[in-house]
Amino acid sequence: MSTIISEELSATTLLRFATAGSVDDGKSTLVGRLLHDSKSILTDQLEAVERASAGRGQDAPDLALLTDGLRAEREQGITIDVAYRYFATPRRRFILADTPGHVQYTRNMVTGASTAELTVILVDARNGVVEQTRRHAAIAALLRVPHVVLAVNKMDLVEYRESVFAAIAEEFTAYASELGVPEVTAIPISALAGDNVVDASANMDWYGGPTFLEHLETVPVSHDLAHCHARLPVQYVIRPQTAEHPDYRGYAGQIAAGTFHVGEAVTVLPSGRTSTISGIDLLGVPVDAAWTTQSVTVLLADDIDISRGDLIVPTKDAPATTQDVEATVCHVADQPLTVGHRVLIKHGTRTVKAIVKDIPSRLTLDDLSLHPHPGQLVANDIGRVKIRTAEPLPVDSYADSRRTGSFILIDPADGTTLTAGMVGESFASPEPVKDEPDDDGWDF
Ligand SMILES: Nc1nc2c(ncn2[C@@H]2O[C@H](COP(=O)(O)OP(=O)(O)OP(=O)(O)O)[C@@H](O)[C@H]2O)c(=O)[nH]1
Repeated sequence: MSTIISEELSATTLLRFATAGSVDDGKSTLVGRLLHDSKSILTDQLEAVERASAGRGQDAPDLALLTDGLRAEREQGITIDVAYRYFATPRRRFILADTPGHVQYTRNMVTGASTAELTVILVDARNGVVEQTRRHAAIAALLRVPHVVLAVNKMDLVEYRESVFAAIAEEFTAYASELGVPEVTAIPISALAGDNVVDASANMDWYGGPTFLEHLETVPVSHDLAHCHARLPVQYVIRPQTAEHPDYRGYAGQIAAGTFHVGEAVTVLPSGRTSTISGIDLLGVPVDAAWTTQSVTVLLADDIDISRGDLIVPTKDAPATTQDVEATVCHVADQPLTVGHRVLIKHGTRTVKAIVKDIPSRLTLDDLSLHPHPGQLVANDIGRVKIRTAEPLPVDSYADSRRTGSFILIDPADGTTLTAGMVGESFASPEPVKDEPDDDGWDF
């Protein structure tokens, strides 16, 4: 099988998507309906739901119960509250990041959508586009989620009228395109009745588009593969030193972006040393090429010094390294982020000390206005930050590569995640200025 064909196949087998909606728009019902009608739930789960529904005197199974486990977790007050569900149809495998809809959960949507190829934004057909919908659209735009689905739910409560759907779809699409959302697919559904979720609705013959599941199964997800430069963050250096392979030295990790080929000239960052890929092992089998999300061991022609946390990149597409990172962040921790805050920045497999140098602005999602120099960011705030790192980092801009253009800030005291960041602009400094560090190692 040629590399191109197998890349396409691998790209179509898995879709990561996230859901967002206001309280009671019907997210749980939609997910339950999707799992039920696509026969993706286990029989014993369904029987449990049927028993529970019958126990409450309901005739039909209450599909929202299928996702009730998530609510229990939510009530325990877990900080970042995103539940991942895995399911599959014959055409595709899915990972769904299910995030709750309340205002205070912006951070959860950011967490869930940051790795998603597609975000489903639900609205109640009776209410149309509301403040929460606009926030969710803004977050999808910020995170550069390639595909947005507007699911106009509860169409049964507006007599399945086309005019209601068309007005909501038009208003949302106009707003989303102002934000720079590249693609919106609006689908009229009734999660409760099952219209257009898996099966086409007889109640809305005016709608000629795909059902919700058809869209999920067919939307192209090759975005990352096609557009990103190759990046391999090194997780382990493998040196078995057996009699059989005395010189074996491999660099193992999960490819974060793009494709690597045997014979390709590569650079190791931050050292800048160069070599050529002499072999790639995938699950112990030598291959000619490997791509995003595959866990591989790469062999190099030269014996150069590489350790965990280094980044292997094609020499022709090497990112600049910098100690000054400017980024858009979503603050997730309950303790605020302030100017002067000492943090750890985790980028790929590398973690280094850093200091928050400035917080130039905070973004208000409701009207997308910027507030200059807010002084601090509190939980769920989105803002711009300037960070100085103790060592040069090879960062991509998030616009070029969602994976290698993102990072998290960690509290050095207790290891909690403070902030999720997307590199907006990085200012390359080829000769990083490094003052002599103070004894405590926080002066850089
Ligand atoms: N008539 C009608 N009711 C619906 C539909 N979808 C959901 N509902 C009802 O709307 C209510 C809320 O649905 P949920 O699925 O629990 O909503 P949710 O968005 O998951 O709510 P949270 O988990 O609180 O965020 C329930 O009473 C559902 O039965 C629909 O398509 N039509």
